[in-house]
Amino acid sequence: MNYPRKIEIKVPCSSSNIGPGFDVLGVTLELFLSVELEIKEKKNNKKNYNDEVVLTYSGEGSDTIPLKIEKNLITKTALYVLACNNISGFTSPINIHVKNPIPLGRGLGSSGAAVVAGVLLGDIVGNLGLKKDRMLDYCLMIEHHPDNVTAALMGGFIASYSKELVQTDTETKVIPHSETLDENGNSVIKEVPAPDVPKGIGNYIKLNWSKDIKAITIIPQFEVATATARSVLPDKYEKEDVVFNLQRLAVLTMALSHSPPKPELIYHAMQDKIHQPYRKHLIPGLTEILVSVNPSTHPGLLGICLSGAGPTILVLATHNFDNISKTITNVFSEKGIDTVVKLLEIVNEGAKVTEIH
Ligand SMILES: Nc1ncnc2c1ncn2[C@@H]1O[C@H](COP(=O)(O)OP(=O)(O)OP(=O)(O)O)[C@@H](O)[C@H]1O
Ligand SMILES: N[C@@H](CCO)C(=O)O
Repeated sequence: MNYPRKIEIKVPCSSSNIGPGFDVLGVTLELFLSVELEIKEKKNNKKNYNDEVVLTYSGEGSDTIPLKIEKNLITKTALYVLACNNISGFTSPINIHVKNPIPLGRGLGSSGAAVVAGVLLGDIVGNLGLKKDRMLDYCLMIEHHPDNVTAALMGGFIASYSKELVQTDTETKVIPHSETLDENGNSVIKEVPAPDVPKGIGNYIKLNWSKDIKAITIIPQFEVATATARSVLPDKYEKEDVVFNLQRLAVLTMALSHSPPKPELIYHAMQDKIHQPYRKHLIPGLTEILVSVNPSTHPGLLGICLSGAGPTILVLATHNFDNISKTITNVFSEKGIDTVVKLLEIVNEGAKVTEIH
């Protein structure tokens, strides 16, 4: 083996839910978290090399993301994966540079991408040879809803469910949990006890996505922590609302594969009664935005919804991108909210590791 070993981990961002598919659907978009590794040769036989890990970071969140390896979501996840495999920490000196273009807390799967990158990092450092299906189990111990992590790991348009965990599954080893609120309502990464990682937690199926359908993301310049956006959801739902979503979800999964896509079918199939109505007060303008564009007012538009837990708006469209975006950015702007618009292609490949020679 030649040292230093240079490796890049690349993980796509993702938009989840796609309207009615709350915690079920995810799609990967062409914005990639990159983690560059420079693994150096071991000089002596230390128990671990955690004191010789140099973590640097650039891009979104560079002023807030912690650089201590026990606190940073990527390295902390890697340490968890290593611990689960009875490895006490980093196995050699390493420089880790994170380049992150995925905005944090916006509904574009930044935490899912970070968790996936952390699991891949743990796998590389521990030389564990984990298969992607097994990696998904580790991801789901940390991020309990499968939609973002499954998309980020496997790529493309994907539906997933996770096996229900029993209490003993979460009882002995220390795991980082990506969605916890502190007493001030801030999102924190909190350690909760957990045991060996059960097998087969993550289950998924890749779905077809019509090549005609593009994603416009309208990204407001404020954050909504997923933990906050989940805390406003009810514990129980009315039967009519559940049926409403199930009907649309089943139709949507097939409707998005058709070429040419049928705007009226998709538009109505992207309506939701399970999460968006409860999140409206967290996102000023959401109610107006969801009714401000439709296939009749804006030809080319197929459907509109909250991306993940928000506040980003996801529009699926075939053309007329500027006109659709302008209507939505105007509503935000009337509320004093700046936005960034990105027209993103769907990517079919998930997280990838490349050895750089
Ligand atoms: N590249 C990263 N490195 C370290 N921590 C990260 C990184 N990306 C995200 N995080 C952590 O995840 C938090 C954001 O996660 P959160 O689940 O609230 O939103 P999101 O994942 O961007 O949106 P959504 O889950 O709705 O798609 C950040 O505040 C930070 O703590
Ligand atoms: N399905 C999740 C996605 C956010 O990570 C939610 O809407 O809360």
